[in-house]
Amino acid sequence: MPSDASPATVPVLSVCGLSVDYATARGVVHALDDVSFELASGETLGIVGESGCGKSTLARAVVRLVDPSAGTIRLGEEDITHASRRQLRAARRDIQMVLQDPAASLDPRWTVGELLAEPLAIHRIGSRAERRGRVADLLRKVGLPPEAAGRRPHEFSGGQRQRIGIARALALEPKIVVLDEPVSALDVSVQAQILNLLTDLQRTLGVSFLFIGHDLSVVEYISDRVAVMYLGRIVELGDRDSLWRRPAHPYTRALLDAAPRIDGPAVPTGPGLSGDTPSPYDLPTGCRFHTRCPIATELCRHEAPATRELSPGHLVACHFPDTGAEPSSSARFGSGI
Ligand SMILES: Nc1ncnc2c1ncn2[C@@H]1O[C@H](COP(=O)(O)OP(=O)(O)OP(=O)(O)O)[C@@H](O)[C@H]1O
Repeated sequence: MPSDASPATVPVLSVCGLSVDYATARGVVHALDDVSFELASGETLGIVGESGCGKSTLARAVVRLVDPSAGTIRLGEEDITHASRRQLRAARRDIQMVLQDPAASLDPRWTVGELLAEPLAIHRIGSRAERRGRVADLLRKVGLPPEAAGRRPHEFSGGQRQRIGIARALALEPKIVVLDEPVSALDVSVQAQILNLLTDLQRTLGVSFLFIGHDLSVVEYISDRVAVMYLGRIVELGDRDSLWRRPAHPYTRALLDAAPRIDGPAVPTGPGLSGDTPSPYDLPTGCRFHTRCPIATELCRHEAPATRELSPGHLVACHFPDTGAEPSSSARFGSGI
């Protein structure tokens, strides 16, 4: 029987106390502050929050495109927080990223076949002929015909380009794919196709996803667990169903209240969020949400709440978490945040 320390129980990604600062002409932006979570093999962790809360910074930090100012990032048991370029190149086999429009950042003179074969060539995988076979296989996996290999990304629609981006991310058979708003630029019907493709790929390949999104209905659909971020911090983290049924943090509740329900009225069901997000250059003292929180007290204005576990796996950073909300089984569908 495997012990607790067996490889099967080691998360594929462990982020502990991660902080990222940006030095700008106006001052320092603390874009991420003491963020911790784990990602298990084959699961999807969704990350939600308003614009500017640090979602993309988190995505870029875990693939080490930005340097953390504190904390640790582990891929399995390997600490990559301060990995050298060479070590990072090896780590790229395990962790890959998909952007909103990956093709936009790729050389338009390259064919799709060349773009998909490139990661294999960099990592010296297979002969030329074998790589051609791998490219055809990748295209098939993402639902594109083999002829797509000879065309260039701009010849494809947005949804097809996203399929190409996903195929490129999967070329090295990574354990983790970080998806940064992968369907935000697509029409709703195309979004559904891409989300279904991702869930199918996860089922067949066992890959883990860190899924960044701002549309709650999309994140709800794809995620096993969800982390809610506010101004650089995770304020609530838990399994998707309990979070949607019984949000404990007033910010999570406000986000969910602001999103219309699939089976309910077409308008938002609750008061949602009032007030503007504070400036990242001048963060509120105490709990960062207190300036917009309907239940804030003096304590919240002065003391940052510690993160505590309300029930197994359900974490919240609030002095007064709601533990008594009535459960509701209705799904929500909506405009997002
Ligand atoms: N390169 C940078 N230099 C300076 N500040 C930055 C940089 N990138 C992001 N920021 C700031 O860091 C904070 C977090 O930004 P980030 O893009 O990670 O948030 P986000 O939640 O992904 O937002 P969005 O949904 O709008 O992309 C914001 O205040 C942003 O202005």
